Amino acid sequence: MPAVEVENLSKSYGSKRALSDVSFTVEEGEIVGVIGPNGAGKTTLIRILTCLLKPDSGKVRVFGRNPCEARGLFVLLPQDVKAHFYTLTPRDYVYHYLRMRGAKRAEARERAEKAVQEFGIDYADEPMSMLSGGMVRKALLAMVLSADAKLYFLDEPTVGLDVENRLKLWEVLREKVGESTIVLTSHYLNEISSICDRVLLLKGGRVRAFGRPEEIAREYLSGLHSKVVAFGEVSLDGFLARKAGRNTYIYPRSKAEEREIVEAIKRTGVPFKVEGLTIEDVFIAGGLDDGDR
Ligand SMILES: Nc1ncnc2c1ncn2[C@@H]1O[C@H](COP(=O)(O)OP(=O)(O)OP(=O)(O)O)[C@@H](O)[C@H]1O
Repeated sequence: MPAVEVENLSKSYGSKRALSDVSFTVEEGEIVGVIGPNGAGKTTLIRILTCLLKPDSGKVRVFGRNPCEARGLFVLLPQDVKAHFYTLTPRDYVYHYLRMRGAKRAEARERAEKAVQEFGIDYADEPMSMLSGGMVRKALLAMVLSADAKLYFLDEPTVGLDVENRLKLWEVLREKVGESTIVLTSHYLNEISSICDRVLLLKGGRVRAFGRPEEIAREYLSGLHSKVVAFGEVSLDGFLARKAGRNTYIYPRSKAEEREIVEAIKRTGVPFKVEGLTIEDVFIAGGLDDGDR
């Protein structure tokens, strides 16, 4: 039985369409990443899957049940989770969370210790009020992931985490997967694709692609050869180019085009480098920005 089944799911807020005809399944034991730009519908989807929001139409099943009936089987890290009890410490948070979930005192103490160790929380006994936003976020993640649930929904788990802690989180998630199923949302497209078995690309409330990251990249970027990143403004006629802050990304369609682009940029004196394509380029160059797929 799939862990999550979604068929033709739609949801609007008043006249605003947040999700349109979304369908996908998550098999038990896999990590699925829901990715997409701001306003794509990621949080709306997670809220529906976790019984916080009712869909307008469509079928949603979590382990074969309505999400509200499956509440005991999953845990959620919401996007806007906060630590409200400022005098409690990270260790207290994990401990009381486990106690609320039915663990006995000794077991909760032991698992809380394991959770703080696993995440390298060396501030486990300091009150939450003394911690930075990222430190609190990491403590709450450790709390949620200590649950030993069959299914985890993590909405933007990496928000506020520095690169080292993001990598730590990916490591912890990869260890959990197999016995647990994980559905997470993130803006870090490249990182998410490196840990997820499959990704769901959402844009404007619609599924633009669903599958293994490398297959999606191959399908959507099949006409492109590589990416030339110019560290400055460069305008070259006849090539697929996108501005990215101060940089310009130029997408050659062949090795010959790449050589042509490199020669042209050398003449401008702007520094540059040639890179391989990543799933991020699906959004930047692969036709998902035009809203017509
Ligand atoms: N409570 C609400 N009332 C009205 N519109 C809403 C509400 N919540 C979300 N929306 C709209 O629904 C769409 C999808 O929002 P959602 O929060 O699901 O996107 P998201 O992909 O999670 O975005 P982000 O990456 O910015 O968190 C957006 O256009 C948003 O403006």
